[in-house]
Amino acid sequence: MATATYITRSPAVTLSGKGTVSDQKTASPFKIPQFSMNRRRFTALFASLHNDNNTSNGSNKIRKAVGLEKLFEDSPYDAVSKDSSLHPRPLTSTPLPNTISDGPRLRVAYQGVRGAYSEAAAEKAYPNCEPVPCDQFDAAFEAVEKWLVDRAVLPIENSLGGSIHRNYDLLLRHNLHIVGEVKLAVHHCLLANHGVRVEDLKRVLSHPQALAQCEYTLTKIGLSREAIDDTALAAKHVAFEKLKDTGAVASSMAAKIYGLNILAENIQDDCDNVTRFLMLAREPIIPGVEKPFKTSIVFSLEEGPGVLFKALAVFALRQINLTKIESRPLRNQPLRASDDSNNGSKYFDYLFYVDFEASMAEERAQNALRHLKEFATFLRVLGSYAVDTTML
Ligand SMILES: O=C(O)C(=O)C[C@]1(C(=O)O)C=C[C@@H](O)C=C1
Repeated sequence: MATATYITRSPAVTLSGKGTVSDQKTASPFKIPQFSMNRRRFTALFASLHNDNNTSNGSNKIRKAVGLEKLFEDSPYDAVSKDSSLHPRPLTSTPLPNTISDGPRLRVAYQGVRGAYSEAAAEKAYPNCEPVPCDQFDAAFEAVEKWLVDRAVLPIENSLGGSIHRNYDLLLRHNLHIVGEVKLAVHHCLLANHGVRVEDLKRVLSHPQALAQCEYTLTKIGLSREAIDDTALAAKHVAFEKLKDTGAVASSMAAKIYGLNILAENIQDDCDNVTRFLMLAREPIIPGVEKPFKTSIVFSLEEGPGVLFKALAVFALRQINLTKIESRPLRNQPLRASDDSNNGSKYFDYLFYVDFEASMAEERAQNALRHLKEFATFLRVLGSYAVDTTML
């Protein structure tokens, strides 16, 4: 368990004083079934797809002329970036060690206090790690970027409540890579101080996602809801303030940690309540094909009829299954004027986040992204990582 560590967004970051650690290095060149590519080529390919907001019409024409089959030859596609020392250094796709050789345990940032579901997700993702609580999602991203921790594990979507939009936005704002996913079954409990009955409660505190996941049950009991940063913090607040008219929606672990009574178990609106978390690191992993992999990307498109259809077709044409699509406002350019200047209308401008079931080590995935790059105005690969199959 973490010590009294709590990372905040304020400049005064408080840490337990552990040193930084380095990631596992891999031998180069490496081989994976189906094709081989040395580290330089992989790095160039990944880097060129990792953050390309430079797609001009001129270079698109060159790309079309060159053809997709020249993927691994020197071509305008990867020539731009292959010798830059700024490229991310890929890690291995084999499971990462949970301790750094002879050193401290892997330090994993999560949002919340002890007993939050995110802490459980961090422990599931990296067994035997040292979970490091952060007050906000941004603080967890920053902690990884500043080498204060080794990884972050953050929620991205829930089967009942939907997407955690804040983390979609932060994925783009920060430069971390998705290196894995972990799914956690979330069983909410109604907690209160000892001696307090359900009838005594007037309101309930919890994380907005948790409140949304228990919407039906809480309405039935007739409790007013109040949002708080995380479920465990709600439990802590109820316990520390010795509240008699207020309960918390949180885990049984939070009840144990903060000495609360469990008034009701499994109060979520559906017994299949699963939250998917992303594992984030400073460097990407080298994608493999030895197990099911998934790739997450974000892109933007020109405005026009059928453009999104065309973008999604690059996957359909290659039999690549999409598992998620999410659109978010393009914040630095939220509105776009119509091409027809007489018309005077403006469109909302969007970013599209797509998860697809293929590894970046597969040629069909590389080709799909080459194809998409021809007409996307921006494209970034957020990560290619092993699918969490533990809940299938
Ligand atoms: O509040 C917590 O305990 C969290 O870990 C956050 C969070 C979320 O953001 O979705 C994680 C899992 C549950 O879906 C509810 C809340």
